[in-house]
Amino acid sequence: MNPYPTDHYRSLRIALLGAGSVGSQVARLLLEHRDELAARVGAPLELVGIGVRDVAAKRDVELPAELLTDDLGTLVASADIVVELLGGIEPARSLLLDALAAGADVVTANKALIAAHGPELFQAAETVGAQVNYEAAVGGAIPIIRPLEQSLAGDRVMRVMGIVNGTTNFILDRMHTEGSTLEEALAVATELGYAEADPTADIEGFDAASKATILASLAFHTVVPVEVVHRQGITGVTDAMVEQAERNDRVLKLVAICERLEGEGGEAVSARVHPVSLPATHPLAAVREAKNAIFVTAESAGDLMFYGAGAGGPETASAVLGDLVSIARRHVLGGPGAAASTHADLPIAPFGDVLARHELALTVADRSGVLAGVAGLFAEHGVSVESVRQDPADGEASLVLGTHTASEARIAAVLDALEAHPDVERIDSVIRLID
Ligand SMILES: NC(=O)c1ccc[n+]([C@@H]2O[C@H](COP(=O)([O-])OP(=O)(O)OC[C@H]3O[C@@H](n4cnc5c(N)ncnc54)[C@H](O)[C@@H]3O)[C@@H](O)[C@H]2O)c1
Ligand SMILES: N[C@@H](CCO)C(=O)O
Ligand code: NA
Repeated sequence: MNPYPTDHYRSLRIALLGAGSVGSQVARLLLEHRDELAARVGAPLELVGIGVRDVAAKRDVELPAELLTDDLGTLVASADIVVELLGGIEPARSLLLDALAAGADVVTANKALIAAHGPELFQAAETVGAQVNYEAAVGGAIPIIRPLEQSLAGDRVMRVMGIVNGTTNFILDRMHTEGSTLEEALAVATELGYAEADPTADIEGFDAASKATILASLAFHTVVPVEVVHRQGITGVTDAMVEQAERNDRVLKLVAICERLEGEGGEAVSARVHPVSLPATHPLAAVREAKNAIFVTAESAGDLMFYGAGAGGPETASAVLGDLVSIARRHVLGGPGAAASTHADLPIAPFGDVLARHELALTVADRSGVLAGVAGLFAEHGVSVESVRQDPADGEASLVLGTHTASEARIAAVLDALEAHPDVERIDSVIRLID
């Protein structure tokens, strides 16, 4: 007996766009696991073409030459399902809009595109009853889109916090454990296929901000444009900050935080990306190398944690294949897929309303009265100081001040006042503390 009874349904035509770190792995898995995937779907998944820039280019993963084409437009027009793994906005956006207009479904790992043009793509899909799946866009292999979109659809998500960029986590981890420089660690992360084509997207926090947009939009049923995500990358993280964190049994991590805030005007939502200093015992501190972890706090479910490979070719291909099988089954079985919703339409809180504890390292003149003057600036702006440490050295002193919880607006005002203070030689670092 045929163990794969798929004859009753015609093949589904799959067009793959891009054969880089992720695309080449998706192609390999589609071809190697053809029979098993057909059994799961109930129909064969036929890879009809792979869109590349240069069909003659040398590749790490060998792909059948007859499938390669540089005519992506024609390839898209022939497909039931288009898998986009090019990255970037154009031509990915136009190709996917063309695919959707023709009634094809779409799978993508492109968080930059979903963050910037998700609503446009979802609308185009809804118009024709097609689907856009993007599990690989956040947390790579980790299931996080589907849990937010479906598993938690009946709950009220309060907060999502996580390490969502593998490259910067890898870099910070290497800075802590091996004393590597940012540049050295980035070169290794690029070699391992974690970094974006332009790694500025990783180290300046753009990639994490795209992911924060996607997470916040799903969690709060509200379009949270990427432009409103407060973003700070890791280029300002210095060896001294790493050492300072280690002296206090802490670890520096780049995190994305999405949460509901209760402001004067009622409920609002906030999404932001910046480095934080975490106690070494915090669960996120244990997230090493290029791994990702996302904490979700929901009203009824409580705390949930999702952990795993946030980057890497084969790992990310796993999520892409999962999306593909899910969409393909819908073709075979019929029925609409689950879609994201934006009905709540909550206001976006200004970054200044966000509350956090901060640790500031300053170099000040080593004279009597300086500490009192500096402390006075905090009091003047309503920021309460929790701890002070002073290390004298050659006429100047290094001051490390920890604050109680204060709004970002108040901290910004303190920083301005410190900049202008004659006894403050420089502000060496500012880091937000997480308990
Ligand atoms: N690498 C990862 O770990 C990872 C994880 C999650 C999501 N993603 C996302 O997956 C997508 C692909 O990432 P990647 O790491 O495989 O990138 P990559 O740079 O390795 O591969 C992209 C490929 O697309 C090709 N390409 C780009 N524009 C093209 C065009 N106009 N015509 C033909 N080919 C074109 C490039 O030549 C390259 O081979 C991106 O959106 C990325 O953000 C990557
Ligand atoms: N460049 C991304 C790939 C995964 O989205 C990262 O380092 O996390
Ligand atoms: Na994922």
